[in-house]
Amino acid sequence: MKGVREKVAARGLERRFGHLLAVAGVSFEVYEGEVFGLLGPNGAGKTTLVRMLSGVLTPTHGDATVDGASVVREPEQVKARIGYATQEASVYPFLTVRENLEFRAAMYLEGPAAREAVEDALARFGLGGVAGRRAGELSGGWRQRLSIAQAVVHRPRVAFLDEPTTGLDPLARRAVWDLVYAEAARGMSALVTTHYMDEAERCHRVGLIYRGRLVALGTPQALKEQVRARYRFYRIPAGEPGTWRGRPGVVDAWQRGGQTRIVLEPDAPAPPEATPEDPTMEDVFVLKIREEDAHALV
Ligand SMILES: Nc1ncnc2c1ncn2[C@@H]1O[C@H](COP(=O)(O)OP(=O)(O)OP(=O)(O)O)[C@@H](O)[C@H]1O
Repeated sequence: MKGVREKVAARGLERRFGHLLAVAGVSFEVYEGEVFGLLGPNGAGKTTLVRMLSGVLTPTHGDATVDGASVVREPEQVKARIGYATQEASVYPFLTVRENLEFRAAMYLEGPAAREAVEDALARFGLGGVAGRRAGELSGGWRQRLSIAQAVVHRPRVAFLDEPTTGLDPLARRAVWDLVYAEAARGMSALVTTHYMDEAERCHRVGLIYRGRLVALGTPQALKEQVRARYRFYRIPAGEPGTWRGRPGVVDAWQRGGQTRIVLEPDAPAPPEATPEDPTMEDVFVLKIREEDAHALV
């Protein structure tokens, strides 16, 4: 269950690369046992933010505490306390599953404690049956399972998982989420980056990052309520989205399975053939980004 203690507290985190402001003053918390989703389009700044929170990239401004340690003043402490599964494969293909886990456990633990951690991770992640297989022979889903097992083999209280399900089929993705929730149930806090809208729905809370700024933050339900308060959503049995776009009061229109989905301004009259619908996380994503772009043009 979600606790109340902050395990991650970012305060005005900023990172510049030359003239590029990759992360622009981001503040938020992740609580004990919480699964926090960081959502955003390509290049939004998710990985840069996670790298700062992991103590591997120094912020150009601001600070964050992660399991009590400051990423600016105590980055080594942060690295020792967290689990981090990067986007790049951190699994060694020529080592077996067990050897990969042993290698990672040895970075944090010694002797019997390391051996125990490896056995425990094999069991928790259902990897016992493939312990002797070379990691390079595993399917994508199993390799990702190993990658997460490695990241949390030392039982950190905070884990950063950067796009853990990219490229996996729906069943493998579901398995990864079950494992993340099993760790969270033991009290671990997880910050998970994703592009997938259905995955955002699985998180306790979601932060939407765009052009380096946190443009929305809340439970999936609360974010959907925010857009419901500002727009209206309809489905039209047939039709061509292009004929709706640009009409007065129409915010957006797109094709969906032979039907047209339209988003209207609150005071625009609904067409007679339209059926009201609930907003989705995709609506949140598209509309929040559209609002940001509109502000940027002003
Ligand atoms: N080391 C670096 N030097 C220069 N620019 C960088 C560096 N790392 C990231 N950037 C830039 O910072 C911006 C944010 O990149 P980042 O990788 O954090 O985005 P992202 O949201 O993780 O994207 P994706 O979803 O594609 O992984 C991009 O414009 C990227 O080109």
